[in-house]
Amino acid sequence: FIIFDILNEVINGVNDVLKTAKLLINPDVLYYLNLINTKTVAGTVYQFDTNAYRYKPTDPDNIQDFGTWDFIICGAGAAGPVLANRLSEVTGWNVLILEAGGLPDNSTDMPALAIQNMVSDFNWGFFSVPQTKSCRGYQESRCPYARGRGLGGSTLINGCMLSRPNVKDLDNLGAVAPGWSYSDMLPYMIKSENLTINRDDAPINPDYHKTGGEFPTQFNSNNNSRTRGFYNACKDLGYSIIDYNSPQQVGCSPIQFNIKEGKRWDTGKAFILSLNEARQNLKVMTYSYVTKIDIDPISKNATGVIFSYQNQLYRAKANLEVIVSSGTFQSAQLLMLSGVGPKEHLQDLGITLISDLPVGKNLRDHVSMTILGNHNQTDDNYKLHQDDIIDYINGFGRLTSLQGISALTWFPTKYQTDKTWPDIEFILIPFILTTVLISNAPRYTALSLIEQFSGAQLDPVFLGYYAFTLTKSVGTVTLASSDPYDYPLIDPNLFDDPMDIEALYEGFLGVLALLNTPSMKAINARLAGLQIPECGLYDESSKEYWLCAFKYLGFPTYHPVGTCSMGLDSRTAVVDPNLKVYGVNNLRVCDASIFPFPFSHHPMVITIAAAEKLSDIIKANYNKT
Ligand SMILES: Cc1cc2nc3c(=O)[nH]c(=O)nc-3n(C[C@H](O)[C@H](O)[C@H](O)COP(=O)(O)OP(=O)(O)OC[C@H]3O[C@@H](n4cnc5c(N)ncnc54)[C@H](O)[C@@H]3O)c2cc1C
Repeated sequence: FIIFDILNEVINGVNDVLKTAKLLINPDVLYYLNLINTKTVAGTVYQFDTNAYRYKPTDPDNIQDFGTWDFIICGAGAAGPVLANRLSEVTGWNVLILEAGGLPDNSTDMPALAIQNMVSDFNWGFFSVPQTKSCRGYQESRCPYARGRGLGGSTLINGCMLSRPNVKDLDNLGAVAPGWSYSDMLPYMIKSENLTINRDDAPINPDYHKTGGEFPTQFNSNNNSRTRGFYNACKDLGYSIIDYNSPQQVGCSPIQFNIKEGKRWDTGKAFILSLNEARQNLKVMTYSYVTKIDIDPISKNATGVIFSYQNQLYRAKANLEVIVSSGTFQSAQLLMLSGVGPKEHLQDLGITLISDLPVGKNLRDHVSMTILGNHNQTDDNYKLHQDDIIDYINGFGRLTSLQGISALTWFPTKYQTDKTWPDIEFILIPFILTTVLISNAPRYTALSLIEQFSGAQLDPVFLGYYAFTLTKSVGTVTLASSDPYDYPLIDPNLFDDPMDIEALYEGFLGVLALLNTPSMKAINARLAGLQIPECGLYDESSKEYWLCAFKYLGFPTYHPVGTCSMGLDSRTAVVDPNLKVYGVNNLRVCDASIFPFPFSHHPMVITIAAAEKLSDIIKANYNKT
């Protein structure tokens, strides 16, 4: 019935559009209609990989020479392309970047297709090991863990939401890793920015933005009865409309996105594909899966990497350094496969130990929950219209954001003593374009959201997504085996710290307060029943019901950090504040895995900033500018 529903949904919408499109015979409109249709239908039948066997070499004993490079970067996500760009500014250096996935395309460009691309080869398709305290409403109690694959990494499928950590987040980081405080990192968070103010009411503090960089900032352009109601509801509750990318972060705002003229501007495109002049000293290899870092067991020097390209193994040698930027799960995996990790775990798997470090031991993430609401406005609904495509071609409208996400609020729970440091984020999703696919992608069980999302199409609906960010629960990433083509084992261990679920409930109360304001009441906004049979024991309005609901439908926010933490003590940290791996020479890690704890905001900007900072550190090390 899922396929039937999704086809119906697409066909209903597409039929409306086709009628007029035929008249117009606008090839661009027809192209995008076909693209949306094809990707949506493909998403309903897509089977996630359960391993990386697609990269297995035909002959594992045949390793060909891939030359010598000054720097080898493993992975092109949020961090890798920035490093590739900045290091190859030095004309005397040869830089090789290896990425397991392919190039961005017209589908990744369209922010609204992120859900479709999450059920495609652009997602590695990780799922956690079965959980008991969370994710029980997902098949086999495995949390979905989307991770982007391709030049741009997770920035190819993410929500494009630009948000910088709070002053407090980074000052705490600076306390454990000197040089990483807010004032140290602010210039790096701004360095690549190119701000366009595309709304008259855009809240912008000009002291914290700039123009002219590689990475765009634009505001969401959607406006409908729900977003207007939402801003008014914020005012009802006394919140200001703020520029949350300045130090003032409690309040509401239209969302700031890394989109340019309505299109996603992923890091692959921004920092590599958009280079004005081809850099002869930068070699970009896609579909290239790194299986091991070569580390001499005596000298402990990283000397290069082995990677698989088109089922053939290659060895690339590094003159100066190897930088691992494969993301929070796979950087940890690659280090462990190469002998860098917890001694006992590596010994159990027969991997020769190079450096005994707590790799993978500190997996951290935000926790999220989705609510469904009803209202009485009919100015926007879940169907795709011809106007949507035309708006998209013109650079604005509903297809320029994931599920139409438009507006958000950040606020502190009662557990935050510093009231300028929010720990809850609520995002308004004012309409739903892919009702069934959104529940298919993370593999909810049939008993939970699939039926309810399908049923909800009958009424005007909106979604609310909220997250508790300053979590304390600690999970792990370990190896399933010493085979580089097996996926790592991911255990987010959400809600292990009981305060995390209590704080998520406080967030829920804050969301209810918004819904109960006169402005939201004016559009008859209300929580739609969220029936979870397994929680039927409790009254739906009780706290017990919601704590049970969180255990079923709460999920990790796809903001994992911490598996290769930065710090001053190698008993608890994997890299030092210059991102050098303890106990190994010429090896650094640079991606979201280095942050030892979750920040109150999203991780993409600070990961890009980390790569900017490391590029400067490396240039200074070698006296280059
Ligand atoms: C669905 C989703 C929504 C999100 N929404 C937002 C948002 O709106 N705002 C925000 O700030 N953050 C968001 N994030 C998080 C953000 O995208 C990530 O934190 C950020 O991209 C992390 O960057 P990274 O460099 O650590 O890893 P990634 O961006 O994940 O990149 C790692 C790269 O390494 C490659 N790789 C992995 N292993 C190998 C190997 N062995 N060999 C070669 N290549 C390899 C991968 O294919 C990938 O391209 C979201 C993430 C997801 C998945």
